[in-house]
Amino acid sequence: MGLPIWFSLATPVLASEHPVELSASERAYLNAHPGVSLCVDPDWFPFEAIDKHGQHVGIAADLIAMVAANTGLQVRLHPTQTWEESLIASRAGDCLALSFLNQTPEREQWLIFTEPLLEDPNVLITREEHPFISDVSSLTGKTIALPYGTAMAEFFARDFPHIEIIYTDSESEALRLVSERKVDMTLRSLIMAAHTIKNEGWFNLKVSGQIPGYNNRLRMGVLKSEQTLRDILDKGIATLTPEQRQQIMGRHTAMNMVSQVVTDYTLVYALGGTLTAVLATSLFWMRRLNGLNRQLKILAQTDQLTGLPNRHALNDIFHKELSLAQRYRRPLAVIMLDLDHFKHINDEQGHLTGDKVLVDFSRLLRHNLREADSLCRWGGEEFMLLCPETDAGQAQELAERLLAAARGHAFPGTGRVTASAGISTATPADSVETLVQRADAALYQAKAEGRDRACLRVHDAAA
Ligand SMILES: Nc1nc2c(ncn2[C@@H]2O[C@H](COP(=O)(O)OP(=O)(O)OP(=O)(O)O)[C@@H](O)[C@H]2O)c(=O)[nH]1
Repeated sequence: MGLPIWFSLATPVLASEHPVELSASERAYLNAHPGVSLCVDPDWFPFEAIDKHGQHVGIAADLIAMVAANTGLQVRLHPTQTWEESLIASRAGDCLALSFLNQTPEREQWLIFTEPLLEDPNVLITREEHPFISDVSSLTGKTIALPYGTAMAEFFARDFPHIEIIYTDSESEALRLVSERKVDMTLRSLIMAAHTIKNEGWFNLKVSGQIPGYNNRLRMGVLKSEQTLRDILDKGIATLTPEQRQQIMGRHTAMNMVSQVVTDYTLVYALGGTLTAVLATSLFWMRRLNGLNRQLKILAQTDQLTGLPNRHALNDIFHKELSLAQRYRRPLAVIMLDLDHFKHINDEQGHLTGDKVLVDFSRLLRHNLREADSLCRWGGEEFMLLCPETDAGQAQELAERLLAAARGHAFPGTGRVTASAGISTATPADSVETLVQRADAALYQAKAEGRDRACLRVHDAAA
């Protein structure tokens, strides 16, 4: 465990729009506690995490910072390595509050809870070929992976003793076990599932069902002795509007779309009763789940910031286009684009301006493409363009046009921004990897030659 770190509450979204009225005893509490120690889950992004600078980040961090701004509370992060360690620190009284957790009988032994900061449903995740699950009690003999020490693991062990639980150290480990056929399923929030599937590329997974009542109601937990602190937090939480919650979730995930789907989805349970209703429910349920899986796939393959397909999404198209080009001996070009000195923009104008430049640049690229071209955000400030039926000369022309569009565009907040491009064209011997490697090498050359230019590598000198 490291030293406690104070974290900043001064981000734009935290403007204190709803300062709360505190009682005299609550004000006295704040004066007596100039830094309320907070334990968090260091590895649960996008809900929350501790980043490499030791800052509490994610949805919970923003929500709590907003509550703090509205109440005048000062929060001091008590850093830990794992969630388990945070629970132990909380039990030992080393931190007065826990950030973002479900209320469970076990936790009620030493904690009292605030109203929820956020509500979020859990869904059963299986591999693609698994049938939809309408009744969990029919799953005797199946295995489920659940992260150790979580409320859902506690509830599941109590409610479904006939299903074997394989405990894992982390959320992503649970999904990995499902993807690798080591267990049958796991139970996760849809948002977390989308986030991890996207990051890890586990596209053989799907949402197979939902257990009624298994929603995360994510609250703050406060030591039983700190009733006044809980009351202050509740006053702050009451000021959070649905729009502010959406805004915060939207910053870390594509939650807007999901929360809407999930709200509808719970209607499934309002049906039922007679056999006919049950049958109708199953059909409705399967359609709903299919819809959810489509949403999950879209979420997992879309870059949140720019709305472009991400690297995983392009990968499938890439393999298909390359094999078509090779089979029919048609030209295929790849253009890798990278903003120049983007780090300076972030450092000098701030991350938000950097984000706006990325969004603007992605729009410029989109507007200058042909329909058959596929564009994706490759990562960071890099974009990848796949151009079927395009030879080296045409690709060079297109890249020059894109760079000129960036050069001539007034980016809000920063003015002139340039980009560099690396181009490669497919040969019969290429794999996706070698084609990308050459585009990458060409991009490196464009940077080395002074940036704001496009360089071409038709094939390796060694090939
Ligand atoms: N604002 C913002 N910045 C990002 C994002 N993804 C990556 N970055 C930043 O992009 C910067 C890339 O910096 P470098 O790799 O040094 O590249 P550069 O400054 O563009 O320099 P050259 O490529 O050599 O011209 C880093 O500071 C990253 O933090 C994002 O989504 N938003």
